[in-house]
Amino acid sequence: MPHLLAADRCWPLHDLAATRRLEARALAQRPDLMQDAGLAVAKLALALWPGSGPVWVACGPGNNGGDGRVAARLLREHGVPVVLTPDEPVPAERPALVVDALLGIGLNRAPSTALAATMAAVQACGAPILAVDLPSGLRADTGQPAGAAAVRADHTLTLLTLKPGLFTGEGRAHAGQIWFDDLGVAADEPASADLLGPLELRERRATAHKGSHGQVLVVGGAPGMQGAARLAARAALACGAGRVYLDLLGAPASEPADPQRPELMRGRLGTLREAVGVVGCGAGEAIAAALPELLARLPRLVLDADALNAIAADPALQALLRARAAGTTLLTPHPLEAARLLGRDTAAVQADRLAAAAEMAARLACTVVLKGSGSVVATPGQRPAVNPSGGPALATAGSGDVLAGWLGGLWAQAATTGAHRVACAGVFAHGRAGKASGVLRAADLVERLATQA
Ligand SMILES: NC(=O)C1=CN([C@@H]2O[C@H](COP(=O)(O)OP(=O)(O)OC[C@H]3O[C@@H](n4cnc5c(N)ncnc54)[C@H](OP(=O)(O)O)[C@@H]3O)[C@@H](O)[C@H]2O)[C@@H](O)CC1
Ligand SMILES: Nc1ncnc2c1ncn2[C@@H]1O[C@H](COP(=O)(O)OP(=O)(O)O)[C@@H](O)[C@H]1O
Repeated sequence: MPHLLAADRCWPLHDLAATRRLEARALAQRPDLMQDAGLAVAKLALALWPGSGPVWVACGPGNNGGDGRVAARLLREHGVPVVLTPDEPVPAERPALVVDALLGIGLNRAPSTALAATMAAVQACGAPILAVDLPSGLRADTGQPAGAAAVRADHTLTLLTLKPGLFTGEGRAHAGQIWFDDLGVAADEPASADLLGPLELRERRATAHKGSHGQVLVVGGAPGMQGAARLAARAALACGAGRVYLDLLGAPASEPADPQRPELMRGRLGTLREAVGVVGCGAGEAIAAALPELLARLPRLVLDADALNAIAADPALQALLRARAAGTTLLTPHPLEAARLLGRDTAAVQADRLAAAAEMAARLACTVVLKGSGSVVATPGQRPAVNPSGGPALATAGSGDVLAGWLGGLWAQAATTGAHRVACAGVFAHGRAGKASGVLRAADLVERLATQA
């Protein structure tokens, strides 16, 4: 029976190539696999059917359509009225439910005019949409539409494997609630990526003191942008770092670190050689001059915002970055910052977020969190991860500063942990705290992180 994908654990993701290998092996042993796929679709459709009104099963030319046809037959056997296209005319009245079985993993080009027209009719009919395997028109590996549009489903029942494209790029906006049925086939293929779940790196022993929990130095907050650095510092503090210091660029020594957070201290690199650096939040252009020393001296670094822009613009800084020890540097670009780092435009980054993150990680020899819906964590030599937590409540100024600070705070308390694991733990917790209706102001996000921790 299909089940709703649980968010309390990690899941393996399999790309198209791995899914095809798995499917071929499974079919060799179970040639009637499509009967089970169709049965899974029919069971979920029956559960979603309101009890009256026709179910429109929109079938395509391949096996995705085959799943739909099996489901349609089984639904009819259960007494559910079904309209099956293209064999029958598209229903004139609003159906009770639509099963989108037009295109699945066999999508290999922009939808033809005829299929695009059916996809548009499915979208326009006003009924809840259950997509089979993938919303039609969405690429399984990237989560991007292959043509002008992909179906926006309310539910997706994905079969055999979980595909990366359901969880990043446009995928989360198109898939709706994700259900999974492995059809009883063991996933004997290495995962292409991990779908993240909760991961706790912190431990507070009874004998702990503040020195046990590390130090964070936030460098940023040029005049007019001090809020960004303060949000990062507050997040590091909320995460449990033992001491958090702020180097507010260009501010007089008399300026308090944060008038609303007396726990925060002013500090500078000179005396804080063991701190985790969180560098770049609201830093402006001044950060470029400070970066060589920070890159050379601080043992662990989270680089965000203006630090990333400075690095993108300066090959000498890129060389310093590459020279750092493996596992000690974490970059948190949003898609525009990533585009600058890669020397291409944002659309090219978004077209394949997993590939873009991997390329940045390889070029700069560090861990990269490519932010946005379905953040991607990439590190040379490690399996990438995709984050399913969070949502549009985070699409507001300052939430990225909070992430950078939280990552720094986490790393301060897990000094021997590599950047990849810290990033995985941090982005999941940040997204989980950021799941809300409406908009979550960044300062409130810090408080939610503190209470969920
Ligand atoms: N095998 C099994 O037992 C199982 C299969 N399963 C199910 O099978 C699905 C995969 O089936 P699939 O490989 O047949 O691919 P599918 O998504 O139906 O599309 C291929 C067809 O679409 C066409 N086409 C492609 N792009 C197009 C475009 N842009 N515009 C127009 N046409 C386009 C393409 O045409 P062609 O390129 O050949 O001209 C071909 O006819 C998978 O997602 C899952 O639902 C699972 O349930 C497990 C059990
Ligand atoms: N729609 C969304 N779904 C999930 N996460 C989101 C969404 N929009 C934004 N986020 C997250 O919010 C944060 C925004 O970071 P960023 O763009 O750097 O903001 P800022 O620079 O204003 O702090 C990132 O962690 C990003 O992944």
